[in-house]
Parts: sequence; C-alpha cells; structure tokens
Amino acid sequence: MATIKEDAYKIIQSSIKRVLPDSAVKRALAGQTFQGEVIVIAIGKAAWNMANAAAEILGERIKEGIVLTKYEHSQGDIKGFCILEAAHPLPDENTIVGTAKIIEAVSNLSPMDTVIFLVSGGGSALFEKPAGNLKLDDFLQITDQLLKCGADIVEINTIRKHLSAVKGGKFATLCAPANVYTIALSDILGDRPDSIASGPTCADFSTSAEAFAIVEKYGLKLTDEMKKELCIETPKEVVNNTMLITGSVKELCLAAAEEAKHLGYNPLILSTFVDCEAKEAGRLLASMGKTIQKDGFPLKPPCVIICGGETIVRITGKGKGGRNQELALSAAASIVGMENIAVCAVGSDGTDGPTDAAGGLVDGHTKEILDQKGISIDAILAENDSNKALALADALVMTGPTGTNVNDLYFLLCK
Ligand SMILES: Nc1ncnc2c1ncn2[C@@H]1O[C@H](COP(=O)(O)OP(=O)(O)OP(=O)(O)O)[C@@H](O)[C@H]1O
Ligand SMILES: O=C(O)[C@H](O)CO
Repeated sequence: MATIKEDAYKIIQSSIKRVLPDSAVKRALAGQTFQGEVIVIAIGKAAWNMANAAAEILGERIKEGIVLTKYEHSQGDIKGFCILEAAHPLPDENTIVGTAKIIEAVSNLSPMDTVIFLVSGGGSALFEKPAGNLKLDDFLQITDQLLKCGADIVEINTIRKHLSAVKGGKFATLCAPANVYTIALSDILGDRPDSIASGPTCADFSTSAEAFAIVEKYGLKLTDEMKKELCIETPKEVVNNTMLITGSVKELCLAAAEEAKHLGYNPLILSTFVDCEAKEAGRLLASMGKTIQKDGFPLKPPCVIICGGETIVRITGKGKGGRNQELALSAAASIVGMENIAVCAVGSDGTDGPTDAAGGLVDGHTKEILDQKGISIDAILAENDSNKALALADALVMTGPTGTNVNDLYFLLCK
C-alpha cells in the first residue's frame, strides 16, 4: 500500500500536469483567422509552453515570435521564435534588453495586424521598461522593499504599474494601431485581469491615490523621481485589446480533488482564496487535521482538505525559503507525533521563493527529525530559513520548473 507521502506526490504531479497551459492556448487559437501580420509575444514563467502551443496551431502564420521567461524556464528552440530569459523575482539587465526587443517587434504595425500576447505570472518581474527617468536600479530597490514588506500581489503590482512604461495597459498602447489578443494564465486570486503580470494590455483599475496609500501602509522609501511617476494615472481605457483567461488556481484545486478521489480520499475544497500569512495557513490546516482525526469533522478519514491561494510572508530574517515552505514547516510543528497525516504546500510553477524547491511536504515525524538535529522550528521561522530545515528533514518538494503558473496548492491528507 502506498504511503501517505507517496499519495501526496501523486496529487501534486497530477494536478500540476492538468494545469499546463498548452491545450487551453491551442483551444483559444484554433479556428481563429487573423488578417495582416501576426506577432506572438509570450511573457512569464509559463511563456515557453504557451508559445510552443501557439506555434503548433499557427505555424508559418507567425511573422515573429518572442518568449521572455525566467532563467531555466525555457525548453529549447521554437520555430520562428527568439527565446529570451531573465531574472526573477528581481529583474536584471536581460529584463530590460528583452523588453526592448519586444517593444521593437510590435512597433510600426498596421491596424490590420495582430499581436497575440501570451501572459502568465512572473511577467511583472520579467517584462519591464522603467517609466520616465527611472532606471533598473530603482526597480531593484522598490521591488526588494515590496517583496519583503508583506504586501499582497495586487498591492505590489499597483506600485509596479505606475512606475513602468509597459505595465498597466501601456504595452497595448505601444502595440497600437495593431489589435492585441491577450491569452492569460491567471495566478491572481479572483483572476483580476489588470493584476496578472501587472496587466500590460489591460485597462488599469488602480489609481495614483491607491499607490500612495500602499506606500504609506508599508512605509516604502521612494525617490523623488518615483513619487513623480506615481502621480501619473495609468490608462483607464484600452480599446485595442481582447482578453481571454485560460486557467487559474481553481482548476489546480479541482484537479487535486479528482486525483485524491481516485486514490481513495474523500476531497473537500475549502478555499481558493487563501491570502493570510503562510505560517497561519499552515497552523489552520494542521488544526483541521486534529479535528478530523478526533471528531470526524468536516470529513472522516481517508480525506483531503484542499486550498488554493497565495499566502504572504513578512521577511524579518536573513534565511532562505519561500511561502510554501514556511506554511509546511509551521504545520509540521502543530502535527508533531500524529500518525496518518500529511500537510503539503507547493507553488504550481515549481519554484517557491528564491529557492529551487516547489514547496514542502511534512508529516507527524518531521518535527521529531528536526528536534534530533537540534533545529527549532520557531527559530527557523523567525529567520525565514525554511528551506534549510525542510532539506534536513527530507521534506522538500522538488519538481523543477513546471511550465505553468496558477499559484499555490495547499492540502491536508488524513488516512
Ligand atoms: N527566505 C524567505 N522565506 C520565505 N519567503 C520568502 C523568502 N525570500 C523570499 N520569499 C518570498 O518569496 C516570494 C517570491 O517568490 P516566488 O518567485 O515564489 O513568488 P511568486 O509569487 O511565484 O512570483 P510571481 O508572482 O512573480 O510569479 C516573495 O513574495 C517573498 O516574500
Ligand atoms: O507577475 C506577477 O505580477 C505575478 O505573478 C502576478 O501575476
């Protein structure tokens, strides 16, 4: 009989496979007729897979294609495409060079032409032209503050959109007079289009006033030039874009539920909007495990409680980790000594924070293993060093880059 951790791995693998963007992109493009020239631009962590699917459907119809993705996230040549990679989550010089190449490809098009824009999460870091007189260094400085302060992604992207010359609908303006057909894979809770990769082709609903409120809320330090750019409103209307959202964390949770059922677990999807602190989410899942084992609420074992979302982490320490690894580690502390229970948290993109792990998978023995090695979970969490602890307890989930990005999956398995 498979162990509970083996079952957890099957759920991870099967659900991520089911949210690869390939077939959705093919469905979106099949049977479409485009007049004029067709330019395909793909940005984000799922860019390579989305572009490859578009190339299979459109073939020679594509005049020029560009993929701009994270380092090690492309999988080889695609006929007719230039494949570019850059840094994530902080941009680098290749971000700026790649974005300039994309802007050049969509310049001087006619009203008959179409830019097919394939966008996925991670795009905010990967696709950037600083607005006005801002420089890459300004972006490094503000992005670093935003990623550490505990702001959620909608707040982070509100700032980014105001400081960028390609975000918040401004890329659609650069494509004009051509038409833009945006196919988006959503890693935003609730699928708000103007937040997915900071909505380069969408009318932007965030305002300068909101941006300044976020600056104040988190005590962000801005230069005078940044303040000047934040005062300028983003486009509130974009007339040359049509948008289709092809996948989100909901599909990831549904796929996890289906695989769990297939393995004999009764599934319950609790929420696809988890946005609290990672540590809190871990403790909540662990507490549900105790109720299930003690009282059989809300389900009797064998069962799985599934959530999707994007938790937040306030970085106070100097360690290495990610939000999913923090969630799993905090759950490990609460389920110590329990049998037939596991808690898992993984990023569907395969990389959690600046680490090469997708997340963590812990059981009732994880904390005991760490205790024996003299490692305190509380101290590790205070230092944001979850990667080291989970590695020592053999509790890291390693998938490698997956080719998709629809946010994070959390589940509690009780046998
Ligand atoms: N040591 C750490 N421990 C816990 N979390 C961390 C640590 N260092 C960075 N993070 C978190 O990792 C996040 C960035 O990592 P990751 O690339 O997984 O984010 P992402 O949301 O998938 O990115 P995107 O939305 O652009 O696709 C930041 O939100 C940051 O708070
Ligand atoms: O790139 C980004 O902004 C995030 O992944 C949300 O889409």
